[in-house]
Amino acid sequence: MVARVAGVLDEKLAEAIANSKILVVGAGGIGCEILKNLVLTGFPQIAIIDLDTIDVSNLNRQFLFHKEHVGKSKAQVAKDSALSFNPNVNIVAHHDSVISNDYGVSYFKQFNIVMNALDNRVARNHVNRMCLAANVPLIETGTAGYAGQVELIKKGLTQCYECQPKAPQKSFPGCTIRNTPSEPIHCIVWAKHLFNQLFGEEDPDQDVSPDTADPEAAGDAGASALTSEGTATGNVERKSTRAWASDTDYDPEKLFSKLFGDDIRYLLSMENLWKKRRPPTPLTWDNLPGKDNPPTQHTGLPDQRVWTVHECAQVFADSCKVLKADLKRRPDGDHLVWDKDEKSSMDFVTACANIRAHIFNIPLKSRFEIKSMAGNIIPAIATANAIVAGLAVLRAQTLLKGNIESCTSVYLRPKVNHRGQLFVPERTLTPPKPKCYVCAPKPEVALACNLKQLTLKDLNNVFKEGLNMQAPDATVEGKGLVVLSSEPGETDHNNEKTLEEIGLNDGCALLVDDFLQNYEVRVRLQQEDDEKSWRLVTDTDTPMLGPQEDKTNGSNGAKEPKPGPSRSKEESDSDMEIVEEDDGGVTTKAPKRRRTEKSDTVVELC
Ligand SMILES: Nc1ncnc2c1ncn2[C@@H]1O[C@H](COP(=O)(O)OP(=O)(O)OP(=O)(O)O)[C@@H](O)[C@H]1O
Ligand SMILES: [Zn+2]
Repeated sequence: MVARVAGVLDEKLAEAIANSKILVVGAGGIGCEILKNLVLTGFPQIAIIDLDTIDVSNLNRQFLFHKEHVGKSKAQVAKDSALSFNPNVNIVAHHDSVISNDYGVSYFKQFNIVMNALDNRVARNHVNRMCLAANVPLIETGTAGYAGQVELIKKGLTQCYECQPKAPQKSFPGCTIRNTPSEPIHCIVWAKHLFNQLFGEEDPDQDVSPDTADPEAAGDAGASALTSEGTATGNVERKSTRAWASDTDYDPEKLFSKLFGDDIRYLLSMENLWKKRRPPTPLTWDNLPGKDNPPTQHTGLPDQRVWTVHECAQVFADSCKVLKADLKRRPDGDHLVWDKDEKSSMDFVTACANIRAHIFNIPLKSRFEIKSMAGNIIPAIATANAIVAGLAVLRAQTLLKGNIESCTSVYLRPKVNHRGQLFVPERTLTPPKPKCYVCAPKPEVALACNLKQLTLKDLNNVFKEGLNMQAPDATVEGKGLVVLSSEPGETDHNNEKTLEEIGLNDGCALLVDDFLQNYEVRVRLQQEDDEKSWRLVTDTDTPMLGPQEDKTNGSNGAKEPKPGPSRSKEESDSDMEIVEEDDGGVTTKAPKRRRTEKSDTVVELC
């Protein structure tokens, strides 16, 4: 097959391919397809990096993997399978994260082209910066359901991955999640947070107990609860949920009574909350709806049947038992990581979300539906991945032929448009945004914050969450004074001090750099007395980046105001914002287009 393709390609291209070296980042849905295409086209030198192992759920579309490979390294198995198509290719497989010191600028420089087949912004941002630093062209790919896109990123010639603000992540106020859920997704987010509080990485921003600071409850927060049964038993005290659960040895009945009985009674005592809302109904373990009635007949798949509340409680008890045992098997201080494909984790979230939904009079959902919402899944479509991977490799060939100007972005549409097009190419390359805080010649950004309140620890978060840095170092411009060091321990003693206390004031500029990413940005401090958190302002016409509060699923996506029409992950991509021209090409006016991106659900603090 390879020989035949070699005969088809013109000589110049065949020679360029023969001398090329390609890096593929990600060996998932698109990565497997790209690797297969490269190997069959005769690309002789390929490196592939993927940090993950093969899951059963990958097998339906990641066709380089089979049942016997489950649990094995994606990169390694992808290499072995691809070699079976063409043993003459030199493939180097790395079972590793691309965000590692091992893959620095000099590593990237050895490649003619880097091809991204990733599923999260953190890694995409990182590879974007590495390719800019190494001045290597990057072909960025993505699909969302039936839609997809392929885009060339080349320093100085095109926009970079971070030139355009991303679609905002769907966010909910923390008090909605903790006190007044009104949609299934609120209960699902709460259940995922509960999982982390009990078994995962504890995060104070993921508190699941009633939020007494809810501004809506102002004044009456829990006043009458002080005399309630819950407080009498000590169950609603401000004690870590994990510590309390551990004291009860994760007794499901006690956990249930606190979470779905005492805490709900406490919420009821915040009377202001229920003046215009239907109040929740606390549950008791021994008297659960559905106990005496068998589940209704259901003809679909088991996962598509909605469980009764009684069944949910049983699943809650069973999954708690398994998760507790899993946690206990780990070394002290270690924790579980929520995974939609792990049975007990998914059972736990389904059961808890539905029990809470019942309490708040919200429709219950099937395990299947909750999995889709909790995992933020837009179904991955094998054919969309295959098409995008095919387009990506065609773009790689165009690049190797030296026709970089022809490497415009291509969009795969979910449906043919009125001109009968399924693939819509841009007419020209999209130039870099002059004030991009990543690819501008001298990147600069303003940090609006209250210097009297923002601590050094917060500043570190600003750089990591807002500027997508991995290991930031900051010095005061003109003074060279080190304010923040990525070296463990070096500036930790100042962590709790405010920026004002460490001598930073309005108008001061910091030079912030990330050695790993070869990236430096000048950050101007801007005092704002009313600012409770922080905002990064990139330039006058660019939206501001603010803090994010949830970092699940590896997506970092700083929370951004809507640049234009934006949709949540749950919404369809079928109306991608592409301005089509009469000649069949497209132009996109920043920031009209949305990248196909897996995003996460974010919870905002009240
Ligand atoms: N930092 C990283 N370094 C290397 N590989 C990464 C990194 N982040 C993500 N990946 C890989 O990128 C691939 C993306 O593929 P894909 O979108 O098909 O996701 P998946 O995890 O295989 O499937 P799904 O999320 O739909 O279950 C995954 O194999 C994932 O392991
Ligand atoms: Zn840029």
